[in-house]
Amino acid sequence: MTQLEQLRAAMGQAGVDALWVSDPANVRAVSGFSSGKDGKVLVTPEGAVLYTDGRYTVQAGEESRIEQHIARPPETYQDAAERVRGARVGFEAEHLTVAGLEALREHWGEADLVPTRGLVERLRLLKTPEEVEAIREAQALADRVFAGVRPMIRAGVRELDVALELETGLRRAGAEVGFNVIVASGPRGAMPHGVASERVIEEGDLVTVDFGARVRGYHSDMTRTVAVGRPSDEMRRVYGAVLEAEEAAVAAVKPGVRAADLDALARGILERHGLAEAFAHSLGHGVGLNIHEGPGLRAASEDVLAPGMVITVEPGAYLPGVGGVRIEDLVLVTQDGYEVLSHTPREALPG
Ligand SMILES: CSCC[C@H](N)C(=O)N1CCC[C@H]1C(=O)N[C@@H](C)C(=O)O
Repeated sequence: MTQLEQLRAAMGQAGVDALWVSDPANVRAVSGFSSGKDGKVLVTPEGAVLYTDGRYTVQAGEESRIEQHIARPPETYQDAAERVRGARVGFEAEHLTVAGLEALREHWGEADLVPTRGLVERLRLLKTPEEVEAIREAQALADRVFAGVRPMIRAGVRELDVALELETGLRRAGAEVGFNVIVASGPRGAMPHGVASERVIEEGDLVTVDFGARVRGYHSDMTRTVAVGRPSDEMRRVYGAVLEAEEAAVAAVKPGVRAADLDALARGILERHGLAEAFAHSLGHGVGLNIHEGPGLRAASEDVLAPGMVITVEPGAYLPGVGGVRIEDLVLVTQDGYEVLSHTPREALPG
């Protein structure tokens, strides 16, 4: 079944004849058009149309796998209205703005508008070989860039300068920067999303570096926590606990495992080390056109791992006022287990 056929099957199950796709990553997934934020897609039983404007005529012609209609609102809605007359049309309840819904109501008086959730996202859970290849390339490039930057993570260097080197390295290698680079040293390590600041790295710090590349729209994601000199005994203990949780969770990845159980496995290990409260986020997430997508590796998740999923495994422990540790690998779920796509060695703390 092609991806569009799978989407139509999902639309059928959701009770809609057509689907108005407005989320940028979903627009890209369905059409191939890389400026998803400047486009919308209408999927009908007969076809699928990408709507974008005159700035993208050439780009849409080159990239889109589906018919293109170059127009701006209100012409966009008027053209689509002809195609959805009398139909039950799904819209993406999690993504369409209130103004966007009002515009649909105004122009599609003869259609029945139905909220839907996750129809395209569910298809994106399983990556095609081409998608896996893009993610693999992005991670390989990130590994190479990290190896070049690793020696500069030392006392006297600003977090911002480490981030800048990583960003420049990614750009020079032909990738985009996947998200704001996290470089959180010393006490700043207690912030899971501590993007690089002007803080100067000090002797004895642990430094959490979390960054990713984007290649052909697909992300990589990896975190290493690096010791500068000899960290305190407390932080060395925390590092050991997080490493144990990460290695155990990666080793447990295989098809059929519930994402919630994987999260519980890592959380249980950290709990045994007295760090349950310190693990302030989920174990991981899917990675693809978005840095965060399904499956969610968290307690409330109903996702079950399946071959073709690309996930992160990233337990962490954060002690406010003291510091933090996170270790993250990017993992492909295979037919019989897993393949770790991130090849940067996990750090061994100095003795
Ligand atoms: C701003 S993108 C951050 C990428 C990073 N590797 C990441 O996903 N992190 C960093 C710490 C927590 C984790 C995260 O944000 N997890 C989300 C899915 C959550 O809600 O737990």
